[in-house]
Amino acid sequence: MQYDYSKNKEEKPDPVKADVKGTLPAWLQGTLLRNGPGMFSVGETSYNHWFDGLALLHSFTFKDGDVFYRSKFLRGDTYKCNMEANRIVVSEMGTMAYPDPCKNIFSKAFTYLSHTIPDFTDNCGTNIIKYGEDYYATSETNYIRKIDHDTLETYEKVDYLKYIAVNLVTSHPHYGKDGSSYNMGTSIADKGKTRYSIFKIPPTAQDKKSPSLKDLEVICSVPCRSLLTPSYYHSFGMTDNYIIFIEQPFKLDILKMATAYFRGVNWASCLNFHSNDNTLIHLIDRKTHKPVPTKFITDALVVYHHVNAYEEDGHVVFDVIAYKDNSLYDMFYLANLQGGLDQPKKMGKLTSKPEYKRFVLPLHSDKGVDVGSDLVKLKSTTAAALKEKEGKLYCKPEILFEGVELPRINYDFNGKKHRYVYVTGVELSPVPTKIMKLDVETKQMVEWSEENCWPSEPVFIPAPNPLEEDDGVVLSVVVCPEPGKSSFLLVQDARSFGEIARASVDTDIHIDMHGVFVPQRT
Ligand SMILES: CC1=C(/C=C/C(C)=C/C=C/C(C)=C/C=O)C(C)(C)CCC1
Ligand SMILES: [Fe+2]
Repeated sequence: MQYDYSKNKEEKPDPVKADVKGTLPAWLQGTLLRNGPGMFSVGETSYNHWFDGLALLHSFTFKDGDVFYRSKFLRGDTYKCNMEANRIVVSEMGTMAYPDPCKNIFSKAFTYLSHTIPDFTDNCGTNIIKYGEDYYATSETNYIRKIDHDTLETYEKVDYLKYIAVNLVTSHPHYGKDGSSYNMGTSIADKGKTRYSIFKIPPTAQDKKSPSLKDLEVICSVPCRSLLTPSYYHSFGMTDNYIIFIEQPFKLDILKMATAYFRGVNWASCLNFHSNDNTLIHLIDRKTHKPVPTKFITDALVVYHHVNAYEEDGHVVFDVIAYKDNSLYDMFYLANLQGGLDQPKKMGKLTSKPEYKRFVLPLHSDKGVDVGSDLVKLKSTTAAALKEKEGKLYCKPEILFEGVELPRINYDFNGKKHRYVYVTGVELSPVPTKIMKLDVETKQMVEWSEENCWPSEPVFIPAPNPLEEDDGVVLSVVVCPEPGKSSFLLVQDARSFGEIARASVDTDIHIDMHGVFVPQRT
């Protein structure tokens, strides 16, 4: 059976009641809010890349034993301009659009600002993030869109640049226990000062009127290793005392970007993987706001998703999903996604499988330690950090699993030593066919799959007053392209990974990217 990645999806703004089989826990009340691309052609024009598609929000609301589904396109300026012109007029990562007649809103588009950075898209289709009490649809540009998590309505466009000099910002922030959010972005506008900035947005003040971004505080700025080629990154790690930032040799070429529009190429062509370079791992002290002076390096890699990070006996341990090259992006060109499971030869292939890697950064001094010795003192891992010279350690990760992506943990364990990770299983094709629960202690895993079913990122929701890390449920959207079979929301007991309920909806559901669970206020 085949899922048509290029097909435009329809929105279902009115709630569709799902058919629930099994028993939902009574405490499971709230909304699973998800985001992903949903429209791939407008009029006669089409996007080239799956990530480019116009953002389609969708949600599953759990209310007193019932589940309701709905979906709605994000009504950003990009969506509106495209609809008005009946063609794609705003460029996305994989598609450069010409010209841009919607001058009233995108007046600055492609006229070079004094710094040669074009105005970016507000088609925020990657994730949903929370700043203060507000939810935003996000991509990786300087624009985010506030949304209503109940109705999926689109509210105002927020420009990070009003608050901090960042042109690119991740869609994977971290959250503190007090409701603070932490995120990071790159400033590429001022070529002499290309830098990465980590910032904090404190919880919403009592007077709820001011937007939470108004209180944004810069925690630390890290200069780029090479001013004209900052690293691309998609997420970062955070422990109680440190931020972990991987400056990988998958780089954005600013000069190429400045001329891309005239050269007729997309932004993605300005991203290059330099396999002969190394990777620099930055550890930023959250108290002093300064990078730790030790230089931690490792081989060239491409990381999109951090899994978790924590401190243990004078070390910082962090887990990531890593690739040996950047073939992941290429695989998601719509031309490479034709085919489907029954025609795998037609599909693009990953030339590097995702690997779950554990890195360990020793915090103790390397003074008096011989060159070549391993400074990692943890018994539980084979990850090493070999002294190269004074203040410089070469990190060798331990590979715990392979063929896994879209990692989620019990977020209460973020920054703490975790044992369980929920992931989708991927081989060398872009189609996730299973979800898994990984046990990083025993290195065992449990799988869930069903014929012709494509599950999305599994989201863990803790039970009230949990006794164990895996006390809760795992929610995954499962798309079934087979005619006559409904797509459904799968509810698993996180402990046993067994199905406890499924909420089937009699309507088309799209494959999505990321999302959050919004608990119902009690
Ligand atoms: C528009 C735009 C970008 C968008 C990137 C996006 C949308 C990335 C999504 C990545 C995902 C979903 C990865 C999953 O693992 C860039 C290249 C940052 C810079 C140029 C403008
Ligand atoms: Fe992501």
